Amino acid sequence: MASVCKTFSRGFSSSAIRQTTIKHLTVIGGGLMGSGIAQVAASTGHQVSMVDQSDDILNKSKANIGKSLQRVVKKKFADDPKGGEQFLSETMGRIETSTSAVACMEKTDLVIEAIVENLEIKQKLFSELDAAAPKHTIFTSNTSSIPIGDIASSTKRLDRFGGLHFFNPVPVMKLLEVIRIPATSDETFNKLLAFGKDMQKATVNCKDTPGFIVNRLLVPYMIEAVRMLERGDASPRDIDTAMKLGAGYPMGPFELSDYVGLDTMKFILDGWSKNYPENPLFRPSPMLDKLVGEGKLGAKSGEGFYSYKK
Ligand SMILES: CCCCCCCCCCCCC[C@H](O)CC(=O)SCCNC(=O)CCNC(=O)[C@H](O)C(C)(C)COP(=O)(O)OP(=O)(O)OC[C@H]1O[C@@H](n2cnc3c(N)ncnc32)[C@H](O)[C@@H]1OP(=O)(O)O
Ligand SMILES: NC(=O)c1ccc[n+]([C@@H]2O[C@H](COP(=O)([O-])OP(=O)(O)OC[C@H]3O[C@@H](n4cnc5c(N)ncnc54)[C@H](O)[C@@H]3O)[C@@H](O)[C@H]2O)c1
Repeated sequence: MASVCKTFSRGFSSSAIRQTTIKHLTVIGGGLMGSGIAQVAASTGHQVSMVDQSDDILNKSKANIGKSLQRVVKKKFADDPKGGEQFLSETMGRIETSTSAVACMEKTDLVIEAIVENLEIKQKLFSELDAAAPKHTIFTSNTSSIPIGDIASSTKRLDRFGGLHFFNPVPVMKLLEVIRIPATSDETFNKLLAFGKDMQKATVNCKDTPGFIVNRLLVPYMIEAVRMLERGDASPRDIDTAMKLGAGYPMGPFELSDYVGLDTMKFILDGWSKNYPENPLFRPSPMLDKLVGEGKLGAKSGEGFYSYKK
Protein backbone atom coordinates (compact mmCIF):
# COMPACT_ATOMS: atom_id res chain seq x y z
CA MET A 1 0.00 0.00 0.00
CA ALA A 2 1.60 3.30 -0.97
CA SER A 3 1.99 5.58 2.02
CA VAL A 4 0.01 8.74 1.59
CA CYS A 5 2.57 11.41 2.31
CA LYS A 6 2.19 12.48 5.89
CA THR A 7 1.98 16.22 6.02
CA PHE A 8 3.14 18.54 8.75
CA SER A 9 2.59 22.25 9.00
CA ARG A 10 5.65 24.42 8.66
CA GLY A 11 5.06 28.16 8.72
CA PHE A 12 7.55 30.12 6.61
CA SER A 13 8.27 33.77 7.14
CA SER A 14 9.49 35.42 3.94
CA SER A 15 13.06 35.55 5.28
CA ALA A 16 12.93 31.81 6.12
CA ILE A 17 12.27 31.00 2.46
CA ARG A 18 15.74 32.23 1.63
CA GLN A 19 17.31 29.84 4.12
CA THR A 20 15.63 26.65 2.95
CA THR A 21 17.97 24.27 1.19
CA ILE A 22 16.64 21.32 -0.74
CA LYS A 23 16.17 18.48 1.72
CA HIS A 24 12.90 16.83 0.63
CA LEU A 25 12.04 16.36 -3.01
CA THR A 26 8.99 14.93 -4.67
CA VAL A 27 9.69 13.08 -7.91
CA ILE A 28 6.56 12.72 -9.99
CA GLY A 29 6.71 9.79 -12.40
CA GLY A 30 8.49 6.63 -11.27
CA GLY A 31 9.39 5.42 -14.73
CA LEU A 32 12.79 5.13 -16.40
CA MET A 33 13.89 8.61 -15.36
CA GLY A 34 11.88 9.31 -12.22
CA SER A 35 13.04 6.11 -10.53
CA GLY A 36 16.65 6.95 -11.42
CA ILE A 37 16.31 10.51 -10.11
CA ALA A 38 14.68 9.24 -6.90
CA GLN A 39 17.49 6.70 -6.46
CA VAL A 40 20.30 9.22 -6.88
CA ALA A 41 18.55 11.76 -4.65
CA ALA A 42 18.06 9.18 -1.88
CA SER A 43 21.59 7.86 -2.21
CA THR A 44 22.92 11.39 -1.77
CA GLY A 45 21.00 11.88 1.49
CA HIS A 46 17.77 13.56 0.34
CA GLN A 47 14.31 12.51 1.54
CA VAL A 48 12.26 11.48 -1.48
CA SER A 49 8.59 11.10 -2.19
CA MET A 50 8.16 9.20 -5.44
CA VAL A 51 4.72 9.55 -7.03
CA ASP A 52 3.08 7.57 -9.78
CA GLN A 53 -0.39 6.55 -10.89
CA SER A 54 -0.74 3.23 -9.09
CA ASP A 55 0.79 1.14 -6.30
CA ASP A 56 1.60 -1.51 -8.88
CA ILE A 57 3.73 0.91 -10.89
CA LEU A 58 5.37 2.24 -7.72
CA ASN A 59 6.23 -1.27 -6.56
CA LYS A 60 7.89 -1.90 -9.93
CA SER A 61 9.73 1.44 -9.63
CA LYS A 62 11.11 0.51 -6.22
CA ALA A 63 12.12 -2.92 -7.47
CA ASN A 64 14.01 -1.29 -10.35
CA ILE A 65 15.71 1.07 -7.90
CA GLY A 66 16.71 -1.92 -5.78
CA LYS A 67 18.22 -3.69 -8.79
CA SER A 68 20.15 -0.60 -9.81
CA LEU A 69 21.41 -0.03 -6.28
CA GLN A 70 22.67 -3.61 -6.20
CA ARG A 71 24.87 -2.73 -9.21
CA VAL A 72 26.13 0.37 -7.42
CA VAL A 73 26.84 -1.62 -4.23
CA LYS A 74 28.68 -4.32 -6.20
CA LYS A 75 30.96 -1.64 -7.56
CA LYS A 76 31.37 0.76 -4.63
CA PHE A 77 31.30 -1.66 -1.69
CA ALA A 78 33.06 -4.65 -3.24
CA ASP A 79 35.32 -4.97 -0.18
CA ASP A 80 32.76 -3.86 2.39
CA PRO A 81 29.62 -6.00 2.23
CA LYS A 82 28.27 -4.63 5.52
CA GLY A 83 28.77 -1.08 4.33
CA GLY A 84 27.00 -2.01 1.13
CA GLU A 85 24.03 -3.41 3.00
CA GLN A 86 23.82 -0.27 5.14
CA PHE A 87 24.02 1.98 2.07
CA LEU A 88 21.28 -0.02 0.37
CA SER A 89 18.89 -0.01 3.34
CA GLU A 90 19.50 3.66 4.20
CA THR A 91 18.96 4.71 0.59
CA MET A 92 15.76 2.70 0.19
CA GLY A 93 14.62 3.97 3.59
CA ARG A 94 14.71 7.55 2.30
CA ILE A 95 12.21 6.81 -0.46
CA GLU A 96 8.50 6.85 0.28
CA THR A 97 5.86 6.37 -2.38
CA SER A 98 2.48 7.91 -2.98
CA THR A 99 -0.18 8.00 -5.66
CA SER A 100 -1.03 11.60 -4.72
CA ALA A 101 1.48 14.34 -5.58
CA VAL A 102 -0.69 16.94 -3.87
CA ALA A 103 -0.50 15.04 -0.57
CA CYS A 104 3.31 15.32 -0.65
CA MET A 105 3.53 19.03 -1.35
CA GLU A 106 3.48 20.42 2.21
CA LYS A 107 6.93 18.98 3.03
CA THR A 108 8.42 19.37 -0.45
CA ASP A 109 11.30 21.75 -1.14
CA LEU A 110 11.71 20.71 -4.78
CA VAL A 111 9.43 19.01 -7.30
CA ILE A 112 11.05 17.15 -10.19
CA GLU A 113 8.45 16.14 -12.76
CA ALA A 114 9.31 13.13 -14.91
CA ILE A 115 5.95 12.09 -16.29
CA VAL A 116 4.90 11.45 -19.85
CA GLU A 117 6.33 13.89 -22.46
CA ASN A 118 3.05 15.69 -23.03
CA LEU A 119 2.67 19.44 -22.50
CA GLU A 120 -1.01 19.47 -21.52
CA ILE A 121 -0.58 16.68 -18.95
CA LYS A 122 2.47 18.39 -17.46
CA GLN A 123 0.65 21.73 -17.33
CA LYS A 124 -2.38 20.18 -15.62
CA LEU A 125 -0.17 18.52 -13.02
CA PHE A 126 1.75 21.69 -12.19
CA SER A 127 -1.42 23.76 -12.03
CA GLU A 128 -2.80 21.39 -9.36
CA LEU A 129 0.49 21.39 -7.44
CA ASP A 130 0.80 25.18 -7.54
CA ALA A 131 -2.32 25.56 -5.41
CA ALA A 132 -1.08 23.04 -2.82
CA ALA A 133 2.66 23.63 -2.54
CA PRO A 134 4.23 25.99 0.04
CA LYS A 135 5.56 29.30 -1.20
CA HIS A 136 9.21 28.18 -1.04
CA THR A 137 8.75 25.01 -3.14
CA ILE A 138 10.63 25.05 -6.44
CA PHE A 139 9.08 23.35 -9.47
CA THR A 140 11.21 21.71 -12.18
CA SER A 141 10.63 19.46 -15.16
CA ASN A 142 12.92 16.74 -16.52
CA THR A 143 11.42 17.18 -19.99
CA SER A 144 13.58 16.27 -22.99
CA SER A 145 12.10 18.64 -25.49
CA ILE A 146 9.23 20.82 -24.26
CA PRO A 147 10.00 24.48 -23.48
CA ILE A 148 10.15 24.95 -19.70
CA GLY A 149 8.32 28.26 -20.10
CA ASP A 150 5.38 26.51 -21.74
CA ILE A 151 5.13 24.05 -18.85
CA ALA A 152 5.55 26.80 -16.23
CA SER A 153 2.80 28.93 -17.80
CA SER A 154 0.15 26.90 -15.96
CA THR A 155 1.46 28.13 -12.60
CA LYS A 156 1.86 31.37 -10.67
CA ARG A 157 5.42 30.64 -9.53
CA LEU A 158 7.47 31.43 -12.62
CA ASP A 159 10.25 32.83 -10.41
CA ARG A 160 10.50 29.44 -8.69
CA PHE A 161 10.37 27.33 -11.88
CA GLY A 162 13.24 25.78 -13.85
CA GLY A 163 14.39 22.73 -15.76
CA LEU A 164 16.51 19.87 -14.43
CA HIS A 165 17.31 17.62 -17.39
CA PHE A 166 18.94 14.38 -16.23
CA PHE A 167 20.35 11.75 -18.59
CA ASN A 168 19.56 8.06 -18.86
CA PRO A 169 20.62 6.02 -16.88
CA VAL A 170 20.57 8.63 -14.12
CA PRO A 171 22.79 6.67 -11.70
CA VAL A 172 25.54 6.56 -14.33
CA MET A 173 25.32 9.68 -16.52
CA LYS A 174 27.22 12.52 -14.90
CA LEU A 175 25.51 15.41 -16.68
CA LEU A 176 22.66 17.56 -15.46
CA GLU A 177 21.37 20.42 -17.60
CA VAL A 178 19.97 23.24 -15.45
CA ILE A 179 17.62 25.47 -17.39
CA ARG A 180 16.21 28.85 -16.38
CA ILE A 181 13.33 30.72 -17.92
CA PRO A 182 13.55 34.54 -18.01
CA ALA A 183 11.45 34.73 -14.83
CA THR A 184 13.53 32.21 -12.85
CA SER A 185 14.95 34.12 -9.89
CA ASP A 186 18.69 34.08 -9.19
CA GLU A 187 17.86 32.51 -5.82
CA THR A 188 16.03 29.63 -7.50
CA PHE A 189 18.69 29.17 -10.15
CA ASN A 190 21.48 29.07 -7.58
CA LYS A 191 19.55 26.55 -5.48
CA LEU A 192 19.14 24.30 -8.54
CA LEU A 193 22.85 24.49 -9.34
CA ALA A 194 23.67 23.65 -5.71
CA PHE A 195 21.19 20.77 -5.79
CA GLY A 196 22.87 19.43 -8.93
CA LYS A 197 26.18 19.38 -7.11
CA ASP A 198 24.56 17.69 -4.08
CA MET A 199 23.39 15.04 -6.57
CA GLN A 200 27.04 14.60 -7.58
CA LYS A 201 26.30 15.73 -11.13
CA ALA A 202 28.33 17.98 -13.40
CA THR A 203 25.98 20.84 -14.20
CA VAL A 204 25.79 22.89 -17.36
CA ASN A 205 23.20 25.59 -17.88
CA CYS A 206 21.48 27.17 -20.82
CA LYS A 207 18.51 29.26 -21.80
CA ASP A 208 15.09 27.70 -22.35
CA THR A 209 15.97 26.85 -25.95
CA PRO A 210 14.57 23.82 -27.87
CA GLY A 211 16.39 20.67 -26.75
CA PHE A 212 18.56 22.67 -24.37
CA ILE A 213 22.17 21.66 -25.21
CA VAL A 214 22.48 17.89 -25.68
CA ASN A 215 19.16 17.16 -27.34
CA ARG A 216 19.53 20.11 -29.72
CA LEU A 217 22.47 18.21 -31.13
CA LEU A 218 21.24 14.66 -30.44
CA VAL A 219 17.77 14.90 -31.98
CA PRO A 220 18.95 15.72 -35.53
CA TYR A 221 21.56 12.93 -35.35
CA MET A 222 19.00 10.37 -34.16
CA ILE A 223 16.44 11.48 -36.72
CA GLU A 224 18.97 11.20 -39.55
CA ALA A 225 19.69 7.65 -38.39
CA VAL A 226 16.06 6.62 -38.76
CA ARG A 227 15.87 8.34 -42.17
CA MET A 228 18.87 6.21 -43.26
CA LEU A 229 16.93 3.13 -42.19
CA GLU A 230 13.76 4.29 -43.94
CA ARG A 231 15.74 4.82 -47.16
CA GLY A 232 17.28 1.34 -46.84
CA ASP A 233 20.82 2.77 -46.79
CA ALA A 234 22.03 0.38 -44.02
CA SER A 235 20.76 -1.90 -41.23
CA PRO A 236 20.21 -0.77 -37.62
CA ARG A 237 23.03 -3.07 -36.51
CA ASP A 238 25.52 -1.68 -39.01
CA ILE A 239 24.54 1.92 -38.28
CA ASP A 240 24.98 1.27 -34.54
CA THR A 241 28.29 -0.52 -35.07
CA ALA A 242 29.51 2.29 -37.29
CA MET A 243 28.75 4.97 -34.69
CA LYS A 244 30.29 2.97 -31.84
CA LEU A 245 33.49 2.02 -33.65
CA GLY A 246 33.71 5.03 -35.91
CA ALA A 247 32.59 7.82 -33.59
CA GLY A 248 33.31 6.24 -30.18
CA TYR A 249 29.70 6.37 -28.96
CA PRO A 250 28.88 3.87 -26.16
CA MET A 251 25.59 3.05 -27.93
CA GLY A 252 24.53 3.51 -31.52
CA PRO A 253 21.35 5.47 -32.36
CA PHE A 254 19.03 2.46 -32.48
CA GLU A 255 20.37 0.88 -29.30
CA LEU A 256 19.95 4.29 -27.68
CA SER A 257 16.44 4.74 -29.06
CA ASP A 258 15.40 1.40 -27.60
CA TYR A 259 17.06 2.40 -24.32
CA VAL A 260 15.35 5.81 -24.12
CA GLY A 261 11.97 4.38 -25.10
CA LEU A 262 10.35 4.68 -28.55
CA ASP A 263 7.19 6.19 -27.00
CA THR A 264 9.26 9.05 -25.60
CA MET A 265 11.13 9.37 -28.89
CA LYS A 266 7.80 9.67 -30.71
CA PHE A 267 6.49 12.24 -28.23
CA ILE A 268 9.62 14.31 -28.82
CA LEU A 269 9.51 14.08 -32.61
CA ASP A 270 5.75 14.74 -32.77
CA GLY A 271 6.21 17.77 -30.55
CA TRP A 272 8.97 19.28 -32.64
CA SER A 273 7.14 18.39 -35.86
CA LYS A 274 4.16 20.40 -34.56
CA ASN A 275 6.23 23.30 -33.24
CA TYR A 276 8.54 23.55 -36.26
CA PRO A 277 6.39 22.44 -39.28
CA GLU A 278 8.65 24.33 -41.68
CA ASN A 279 11.65 22.08 -40.85
CA PRO A 280 11.56 18.84 -42.91
CA LEU A 281 14.02 17.28 -40.48
CA PHE A 282 11.26 16.94 -37.91
CA ARG A 283 8.62 15.39 -40.12
CA PRO A 284 7.14 12.25 -38.52
CA SER A 285 8.90 8.91 -39.01
CA PRO A 286 6.66 6.18 -40.49
CA MET A 287 8.97 3.50 -39.08
CA LEU A 288 8.90 4.95 -35.55
CA ASP A 289 5.12 5.42 -35.75
CA LYS A 290 4.68 1.80 -36.85
CA LEU A 291 6.81 0.39 -34.04
CA VAL A 292 5.05 2.46 -31.36
CA GLY A 293 1.68 1.61 -32.88
CA GLU A 294 2.54 -2.08 -32.49
CA GLY A 295 3.50 -1.52 -28.83
CA LYS A 296 7.18 -2.04 -29.58
CA LEU A 297 8.61 0.61 -27.26
CA GLY A 298 12.17 -0.65 -27.01
CA ALA A 299 13.86 -2.36 -24.06
CA LYS A 300 11.00 -1.48 -21.69
CA SER A 301 8.49 -3.49 -23.72
CA GLY A 302 10.86 -6.26 -24.79
CA GLU A 303 11.07 -5.15 -28.42
CA GLY A 304 11.83 -2.04 -30.41
CA PHE A 305 14.34 -1.79 -33.21
CA TYR A 306 15.83 -4.89 -31.56
CA SER A 307 14.27 -7.74 -29.58
CA TYR A 308 15.14 -8.05 -25.88
CA LYS A 309 13.08 -11.13 -25.16
CA LYS A 310 15.16 -13.66 -23.23
C1 LIG B 1 15.51 6.89 -34.07
C2 LIG B 1 14.12 7.34 -33.75
C3 LIG B 1 13.83 8.71 -34.28
C4 LIG B 1 14.31 9.82 -33.38
C5 LIG B 1 13.27 10.83 -33.13
C6 LIG B 1 13.49 11.70 -31.93
C7 LIG B 1 14.91 11.80 -31.43
C8 LIG B 1 14.96 12.08 -29.94
C9 LIG B 1 16.34 11.81 -29.38
C10 LIG B 1 16.53 12.47 -28.02
C11 LIG B 1 16.24 11.53 -26.84
C12 LIG B 1 16.50 12.34 -25.61
C13 LIG B 1 16.40 11.56 -24.35
C14 LIG B 1 16.85 12.38 -23.14
O1 LIG B 1 16.21 13.61 -23.05
C15 LIG B 1 18.35 12.62 -23.09
C16 LIG B 1 19.09 11.37 -22.77
O2 LIG B 1 19.05 10.80 -21.71
S1 LIG B 1 19.95 10.73 -24.10
C17 LIG B 1 20.66 9.26 -23.45
C18 LIG B 1 21.97 9.54 -22.74
N1 LIG B 1 22.57 8.28 -22.34
C19 LIG B 1 23.39 7.60 -23.15
O3 LIG B 1 23.78 8.06 -24.20
C20 LIG B 1 23.78 6.23 -22.65
C21 LIG B 1 24.80 5.62 -23.55
N2 LIG B 1 25.11 4.26 -23.05
C22 LIG B 1 26.01 4.06 -22.04
O4 LIG B 1 26.57 4.95 -21.45
C23 LIG B 1 26.24 2.62 -21.65
O5 LIG B 1 25.82 1.79 -22.73
C24 LIG B 1 25.49 2.19 -20.36
C25 LIG B 1 24.01 2.46 -20.50
C26 LIG B 1 26.07 2.91 -19.17
C27 LIG B 1 25.69 0.70 -20.17
O6 LIG B 1 27.10 0.48 -20.16
P1 LIG B 1 27.67 -0.89 -20.73
O7 LIG B 1 29.13 -0.90 -20.54
O8 LIG B 1 27.15 -1.06 -22.09
O9 LIG B 1 27.03 -1.99 -19.84
P2 LIG B 1 27.17 -2.31 -18.30
O10 LIG B 1 25.86 -2.93 -17.97
O11 LIG B 1 28.44 -3.03 -18.05
O12 LIG B 1 27.24 -0.92 -17.48
C28 LIG B 1 28.45 -0.19 -17.37
C29 LIG B 1 28.60 0.28 -15.96
O13 LIG B 1 27.52 1.11 -15.59
C30 LIG B 1 26.78 0.53 -14.52
N3 LIG B 1 25.37 0.67 -14.81
C31 LIG B 1 24.79 0.53 -16.00
N4 LIG B 1 23.48 0.76 -15.90
C32 LIG B 1 23.22 1.03 -14.59
C33 LIG B 1 22.05 1.35 -13.84
N5 LIG B 1 20.87 1.45 -14.42
N6 LIG B 1 22.19 1.56 -12.52
C34 LIG B 1 23.40 1.49 -11.92
N7 LIG B 1 24.56 1.20 -12.55
C35 LIG B 1 24.45 0.96 -13.88
C36 LIG B 1 27.18 -0.91 -14.47
O14 LIG B 1 27.12 -1.40 -13.16
C37 LIG B 1 28.59 -0.88 -14.98
O15 LIG B 1 29.45 -0.52 -13.92
P3 LIG B 1 30.95 -1.06 -13.91
O16 LIG B 1 30.82 -2.40 -13.25
O17 LIG B 1 31.37 -1.19 -15.37
O18 LIG B 1 31.72 -0.06 -13.16
N1 LIG C 1 13.77 8.14 -21.32
C1 LIG C 1 14.85 8.94 -21.34
O1 LIG C 1 15.96 8.53 -21.76
C2 LIG C 1 14.72 10.36 -20.85
C3 LIG C 1 15.88 11.08 -20.54
C4 LIG C 1 15.77 12.40 -20.06
C5 LIG C 1 14.52 12.97 -19.90
N2 LIG C 1 13.40 12.24 -20.21
C6 LIG C 1 12.11 12.87 -19.94
O2 LIG C 1 11.64 12.41 -18.67
C7 LIG C 1 10.21 12.28 -18.67
C8 LIG C 1 9.84 10.86 -18.34
O3 LIG C 1 10.40 10.00 -19.30
P1 LIG C 1 10.57 8.43 -18.96
O4 LIG C 1 11.43 7.86 -20.03
O5 LIG C 1 10.95 8.26 -17.55
O6 LIG C 1 9.06 7.92 -19.18
P2 LIG C 1 8.38 6.59 -18.59
O7 LIG C 1 7.24 6.30 -19.50
O8 LIG C 1 9.40 5.56 -18.31
O9 LIG C 1 7.82 7.08 -17.17
C9 LIG C 1 6.80 8.04 -17.06
C10 LIG C 1 6.05 7.72 -15.78
O10 LIG C 1 5.16 8.79 -15.50
C11 LIG C 1 3.97 8.23 -14.99
N3 LIG C 1 2.92 9.23 -15.15
C12 LIG C 1 2.36 9.65 -16.31
N4 LIG C 1 1.45 10.61 -16.05
C13 LIG C 1 1.45 10.80 -14.70
C14 LIG C 1 0.74 11.66 -13.81
N5 LIG C 1 -0.16 12.52 -14.27
N6 LIG C 1 1.03 11.60 -12.49
C15 LIG C 1 1.95 10.73 -12.02
N7 LIG C 1 2.67 9.89 -12.80
C16 LIG C 1 2.40 9.93 -14.13
C17 LIG C 1 3.76 6.96 -15.79
O11 LIG C 1 2.90 6.07 -15.10
C18 LIG C 1 5.20 6.44 -15.89
O12 LIG C 1 5.52 5.56 -14.83
C19 LIG C 1 9.76 12.75 -20.06
O13 LIG C 1 9.45 14.12 -19.97
C20 LIG C 1 11.00 12.53 -20.91
O14 LIG C 1 11.06 13.40 -22.03
C21 LIG C 1 13.46 10.96 -20.67
